[in-house]
Amino acid sequence: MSVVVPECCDDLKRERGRCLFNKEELTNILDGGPKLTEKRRRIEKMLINTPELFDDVSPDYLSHEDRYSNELRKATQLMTTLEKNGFTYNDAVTTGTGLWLLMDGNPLSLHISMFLDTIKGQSNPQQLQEWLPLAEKFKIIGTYAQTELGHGTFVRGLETTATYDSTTKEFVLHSPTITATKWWPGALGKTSNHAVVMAQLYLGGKCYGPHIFMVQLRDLETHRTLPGIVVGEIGPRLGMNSNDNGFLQFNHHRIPLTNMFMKHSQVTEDGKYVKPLHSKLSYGTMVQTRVGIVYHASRELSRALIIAIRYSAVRHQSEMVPGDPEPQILDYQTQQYKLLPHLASFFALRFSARALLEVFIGTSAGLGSGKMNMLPELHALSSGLKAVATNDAVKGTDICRLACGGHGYLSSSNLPRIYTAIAAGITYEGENTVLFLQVARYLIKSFRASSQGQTLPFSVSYLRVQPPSSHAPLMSDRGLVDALGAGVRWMVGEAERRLQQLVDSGHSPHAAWNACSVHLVQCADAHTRYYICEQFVDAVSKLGETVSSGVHEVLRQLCRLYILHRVIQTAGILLRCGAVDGKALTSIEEEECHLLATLRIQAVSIVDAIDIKDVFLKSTLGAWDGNVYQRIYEEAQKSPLNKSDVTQGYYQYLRPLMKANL
Ligand SMILES: CCCCCCC/C=C/C(=O)SCCNC(=O)CCNC(=O)[C@H](O)C(C)(C)COP(=O)(O)OP(=O)(O)OC[C@H]1O[C@@H](n2cnc3c(N)ncnc32)[C@H](O)[C@@H]1OP(=O)(O)O
Ligand SMILES: Cc1cc2nc3c(=O)[nH]c(=O)nc-3n(C[C@H](O)[C@H](O)[C@H](O)COP(=O)(O)OP(=O)(O)OC[C@H]3O[C@@H](n4cnc5c(N)ncnc54)[C@H](O)[C@@H]3O)c2cc1C
Repeated sequence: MSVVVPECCDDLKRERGRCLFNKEELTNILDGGPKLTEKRRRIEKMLINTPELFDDVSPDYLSHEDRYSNELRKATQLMTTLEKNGFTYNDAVTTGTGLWLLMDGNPLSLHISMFLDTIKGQSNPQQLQEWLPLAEKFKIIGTYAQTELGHGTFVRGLETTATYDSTTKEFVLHSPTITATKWWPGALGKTSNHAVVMAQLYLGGKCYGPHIFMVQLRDLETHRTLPGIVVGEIGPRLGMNSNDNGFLQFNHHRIPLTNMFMKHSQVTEDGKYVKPLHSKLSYGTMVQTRVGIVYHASRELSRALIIAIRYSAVRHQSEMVPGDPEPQILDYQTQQYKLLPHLASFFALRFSARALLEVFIGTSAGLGSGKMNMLPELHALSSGLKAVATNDAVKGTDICRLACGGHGYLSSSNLPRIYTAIAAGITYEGENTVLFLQVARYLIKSFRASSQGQTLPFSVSYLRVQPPSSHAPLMSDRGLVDALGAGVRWMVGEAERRLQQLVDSGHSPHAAWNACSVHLVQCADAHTRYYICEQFVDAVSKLGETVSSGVHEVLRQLCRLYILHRVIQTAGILLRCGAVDGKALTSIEEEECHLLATLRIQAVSIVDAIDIKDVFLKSTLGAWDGNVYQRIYEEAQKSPLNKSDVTQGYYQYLRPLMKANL
């Protein structure tokens, strides 16, 4: 059968011809500088030249077991390729490239992230010396085993016990109930031979709360499970099915005293407990992973945006003016409204991720010299940003799918896989509502501290009871961000008032908290978005001095769109607190529509500048050349159902049905 393939590339050629800025310069900004762009491209080139890293057959057509083995094959190949070429796996993670090749749940990802990070962040010098080289060289392979069947969020509620036996100088690990079964850890089922395990520490009959232990699970030669341990895979999930998320039970399993991570708290040979400087230092790996997730979410969103925006420039549908040629769907204002605010979000998240990383690095350096005072702020910022980034990436990716109509639902568009991968991020590493409530706790504490005349840390300083009045004109970027800040201050003040009122009327503080928790989550979300707006405005204004005017203009427009969109989303609050009036909102709405039309002109060039190659996009809809229909058609030919004209199912089921006398 011959297929007529419409030539689509002209659309993208025309779009690219309208570019008024230096794409390479924007790429460099997104990467964090020309050197990092160059490094990323070197890694990409090396990966592209390694054919074993690519799939001959879509994983969709593989069995559950083959999917896992295939991904493990690619994961191990990736690690050896990086090593041989003088790169680290961290290079592949920080540039995104590694994650995109192993797109459906890499069975080594927990090893190279949370397992290694725990060793680095929670070990004393002897432990570091013993475990780090083994883990870095993959002589031991591990995961992070915290969540149990009965408890994920409430870490203090974990049931796995680690009881010290001073006679043998060992801990006895035990899962006393079915709900104590470790459940979910990535790569736990079949890949890992070790795990860092969060368990309740018991000394002399007293519980000291959750602590982390290094536990060997499998024999290093035979890979068989060790006595006293039951381990397996938990079965199919919504997505990421090539990872072997697992379960784990202990039956009075013994490990040496030296296998408790002892950087922050210690147990002496005679069973004495030495307290850490801060009670939550053992949660450090989670904080670090949340910082990484903000980057990860922004990267996944960017892949979805490249696909949807290129496709929207190639796809023609309907008539805008009766009788005229069918327009590119990107010309519809509603399509621009679906996609461009999310494009602005991607930039906002990228700049905020960078700012958060700096806070993380600063706080970690402080911890090294015993300074704990920045920890609460880091916890609040990383929790809030992880929650907003994953919520927005999931929403944005789904909008991208919807914006591609029926073809967005095709697995070959890659949008479903991007969606399911990032959707997990709402739940893992702290469920988002729970993280927002942690942020809210920090906001209320800060607000109360300010009422008592205390100075507030930088990210919440705008909440002080007597803020300086804004001098920026309302309609400037700064003026609108100040208005958003005034909105958050009003919301937090209102939450505090309601909490106090409930307590004054006889409710316990905890009951009052629960009764206000919907509003408190909204405060946390609004606060985090205010922080993101601030970071975006600051980043663009700082770049203004160093970049060309074309690039600066594009960034300025994206930043403006992000702020206008946020003001419109928050209109109710801003009207209630008097930060804006109806007239201002009307002009903001009009400006947003105008800006959509302006940004539309260069939208394809902007996503081109994100610079993700086709082999990493893995999408029939988003490829550089825009040859969408040919690609969709060719992918469909690979379906096993198309191997024969008449399938077995016909003889087995359909024919008997047709022959039956019903
Ligand atoms: C590239 C990406 C790859 C990613 C792969 C990811 C794979 C997924 C892995 C996982 O999912 S691992 C499991 C992750 N699990 C969680 O994240 C659990 C979430 N729960 C928690 O973090 C905690 O239980 C909690 C919700 C924070 C509560 O903890 P806890 O019950 O111990 O707290 P409280 O006793 O109530 O005290 C609250 C008090 O403590 C402060 N705090 C809490 N956490 C931290 C922290 N990490 N750092 C600093 N401070 C912390 C909190 O602010 C409160 O302070 P005060 O208000 O009392 O001053
Ligand atoms: C794909 C994937 C990979 C994972 N990988 C790992 C891993 O490698 N290692 C690991 O240890 N774990 C892992 N997890 C587990 C993950 O960390 C937990 O699922 C997560 O922390 C949420 O806990 P939970 O499932 O117990 O949900 P729950 O805490 O039971 O949450 C259920 C609902 O209750 C609400 N809720 C809970 N507590 C509160 C509260 N205090 N206030 C208000 N609402 C509340 C939540 O908002 C949510 O709506 C993974 C999970 C997934 C989905």
